[in-house]
Amino acid sequence: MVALLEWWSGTECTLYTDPASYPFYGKEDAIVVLNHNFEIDFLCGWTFCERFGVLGSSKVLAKKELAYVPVIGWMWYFLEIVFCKRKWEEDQKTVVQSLQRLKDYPENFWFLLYCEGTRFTQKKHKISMEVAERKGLPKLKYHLLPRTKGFCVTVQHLRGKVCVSSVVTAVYDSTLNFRNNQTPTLLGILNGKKYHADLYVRRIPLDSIPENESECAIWLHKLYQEKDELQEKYSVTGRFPGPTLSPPRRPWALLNWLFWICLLLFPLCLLLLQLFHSGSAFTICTTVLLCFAASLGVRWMIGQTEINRGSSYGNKEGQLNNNAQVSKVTNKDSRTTKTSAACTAGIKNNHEQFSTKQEGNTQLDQDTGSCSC
Ligand SMILES: CC/C=C\C/C=C\C/C=C\C/C=C\C/C=C\C/C=C\CCC(=O)SCCNC(=O)CCNC(=O)[C@H](O)C(C)(C)COP(=O)(O)OP(=O)(O)OC[C@H]1O[C@@H](n2cnc3c(N)ncnc32)[C@H](O)[C@@H]1OP(=O)(O)O
Ligand SMILES: CCCCCCCCCCCCCCCCCC(=O)OC[C@@H](O)COP(=O)(O)O
Repeated sequence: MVALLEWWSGTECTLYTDPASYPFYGKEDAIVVLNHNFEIDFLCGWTFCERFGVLGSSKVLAKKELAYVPVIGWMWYFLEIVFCKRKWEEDQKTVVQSLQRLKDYPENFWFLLYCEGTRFTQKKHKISMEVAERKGLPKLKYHLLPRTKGFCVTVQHLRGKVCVSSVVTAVYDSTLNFRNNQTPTLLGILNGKKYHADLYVRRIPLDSIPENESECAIWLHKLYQEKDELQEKYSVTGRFPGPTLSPPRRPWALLNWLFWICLLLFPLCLLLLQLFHSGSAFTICTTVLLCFAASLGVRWMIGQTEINRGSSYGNKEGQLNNNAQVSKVTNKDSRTTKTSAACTAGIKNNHEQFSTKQEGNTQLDQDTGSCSC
């Protein structure tokens, strides 16, 4: 996939980053936070992993559905990718277990978190900004409201411990964009279309991120507000601030690709030729059918990357009603108050009435939909 992006389509990837941070890339364990707007953002992520020598140890908190994608999903399963159902009550245990396993990982790894949890669409953005408004958070223009649980638990569990081999030392706040408002697709890449990606990376030492969960959540919301400002600058100027330091593409992905082509495709073509020369109508029909099924399968896999075939996560008005918790987070004069109210289905418009200064004081009546504090 990386060879397709770099060598087949010739897509260029420019990195904007602080020169002082550059020597750390690929030499330490890190959590990567990335915006989720593009169909091939994961592919650009892999390209940077390849260039910094951590492709094999690039991890991600991925939606469970991807584990079932033939070949790629199975490969991810064996690469210890962390899967989630995007329902915190069900995910908490498995995510924590997977993070604990990552601590023993013998090589430098990058753990990618798309904190928005799903790809940006206008509808998801609108709903997510309704949530932001209800929580008293500033609206974002280019991002969905980040989901904080995954980030906070990752920061907590991958934080430095003396007895383990892997210690995450930094968060890489990364923002990806494509030049000239390009909307790249995997089909475009397969058709050899060239894109130009710009990636801005800011290295934030993990020590500077609060350990406490609610403070960490506030920190993440603030980060996304800053990311939004950065996107605004990019949309005006067409570039990110600061110097560019692009690592060059390396030949390994291409060599790997050529090796597998020679090993697999050449004998496969010979086999197909033999089958067609066999003269048996049954054999030929079966072969054609198999090829057709395989191409449908590949098309289905490509479909997994397409935003308009994306999930309905964050898309449902009803999800707002069903959310057990609505929190109002305000940060004034360095004093922080977290106001939380438990709400049931059907009382979505009344959230504001059920705020209480003390978390956990809210009683919830599932049958009547009423709250008492
Ligand atoms: C030098 C170079 C540097 C960098 C190079 C860049 C990158 C390279 C790095 C690595 C590459 C590696 C791999 C790439 C390869 C492949 C990747 C491909 C695909 C995988 C991607 C995915 O699958 S993304 C989807 C799955 N992942 C995630 O969702 C992660 C983020 N989510 C979380 O962390 C979540 O917290 C969770 C999933 C763990 C749990 O979610 P849940 O929703 O159950 O809980 P939350 O509490 O977090 O959310 C509920 C709260 O959210 C509020 N909210 C906000 N918006 C909405 C909304 N629209 N509707 C309803 N509710 C919403 C809600 O109010 C809740 O608020 P509370 O206050 O009550 O908490
Ligand atoms: C030479 C011939 C080459 C043939 C190449 C065939 C390529 C087939 C490639 C299939 C790649 C499948 C990888 C899927 C990765 C998708 C990652 C992704 O972006 O997931 C989306 C989630 O984050 C959020 O999902 P939504 O909630 O937005 O929904």
